[in-house]
Amino acid sequence: TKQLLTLKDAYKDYFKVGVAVSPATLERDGDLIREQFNSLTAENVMKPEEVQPEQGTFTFEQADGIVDFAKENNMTMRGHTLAWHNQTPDWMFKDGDKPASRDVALKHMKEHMHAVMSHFKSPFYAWDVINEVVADEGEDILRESPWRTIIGDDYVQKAFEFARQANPDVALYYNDYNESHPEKRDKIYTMLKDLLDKGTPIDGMGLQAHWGLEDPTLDNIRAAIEKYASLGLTLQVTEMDVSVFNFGDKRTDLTEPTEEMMEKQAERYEAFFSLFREYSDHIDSVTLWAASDRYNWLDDFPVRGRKNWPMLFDVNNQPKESFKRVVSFK
Ligand SMILES: Oc1ccccc1CN[C@@H]1C=C[C@@H](O)[C@H](O)[C@H]1O
Repeated sequence: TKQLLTLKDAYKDYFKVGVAVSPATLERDGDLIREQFNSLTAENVMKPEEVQPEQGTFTFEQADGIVDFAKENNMTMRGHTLAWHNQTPDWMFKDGDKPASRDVALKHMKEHMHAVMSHFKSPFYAWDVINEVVADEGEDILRESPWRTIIGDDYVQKAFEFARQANPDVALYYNDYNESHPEKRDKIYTMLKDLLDKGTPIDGMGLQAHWGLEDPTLDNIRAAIEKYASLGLTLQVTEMDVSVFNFGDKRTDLTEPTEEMMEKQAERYEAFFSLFREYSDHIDSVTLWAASDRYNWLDDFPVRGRKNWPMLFDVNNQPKESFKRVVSFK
């Protein structure tokens, strides 16, 4: 059979192809990861609670292992994530045992960013400065979060200013999910435009791309890419997976995906990467949120313990039809 190109080779003229990893998946799936990808993201171990669980206590060891793997295999890294309302330790919102004031919360955010960004320099090309600040529902653009409540609505602008001060040489990204749904897309756009009009140092928009077999439509993805790119931002697809279950489908009866699911998924991946190639002037990297179906976060979300099969390689790290469609293009 015709030898299939690897992801990184097939896309070397278009964009970097990355994968989210943990120390465990590097241990287990390292061969597949070094063969197929040229960019890494730490799925969890660079999140605020993982790197500074207590104020002044920095636990970088697990993340350093991922950075070492990247350096040993000539790979680049995107950092995830400097600020977020999830997986963030409570002390950041406190002043001792009292609630933090605006200034104390800003100090905690700034010090965290400076500590993390001075520890992780090479081979980072981008950082998610802040994750998921836009509300999914309601009139407000910003979701409720401790950062917003304590600091106020300018906390997003402050986050990017702190990050730029900490490292002027890395691309600063805003990252969000449901980014292609028109309503949320327009809120994200409005927020980014407002920040850019105020001179906020933002370089890129991260489309998490937690997509499915039906949603979002290709038209909505195209519209989102065009809308974000129209701000002069570079785009990255940051957390891509294609769930075999629609978001509201909580079925738990399957022990393996149906053939119909796998064919539909292959069609979707083929169409998504065709669109990415079309917009490759605007897209700097495409990162998959796991290496293979052996493990991915959707095995526990939105239904805990329910197996999913969202990736390009199967539970035995073998290429799926989805992979073949992605690397076989003219
Ligand atoms: O798709 C969603 C739906 C609701 C809330 C969050 C998300 C996505 N949230 C992402 C997913 C997994 C985490 O590991 C990432 O850090 C996070 O950015």
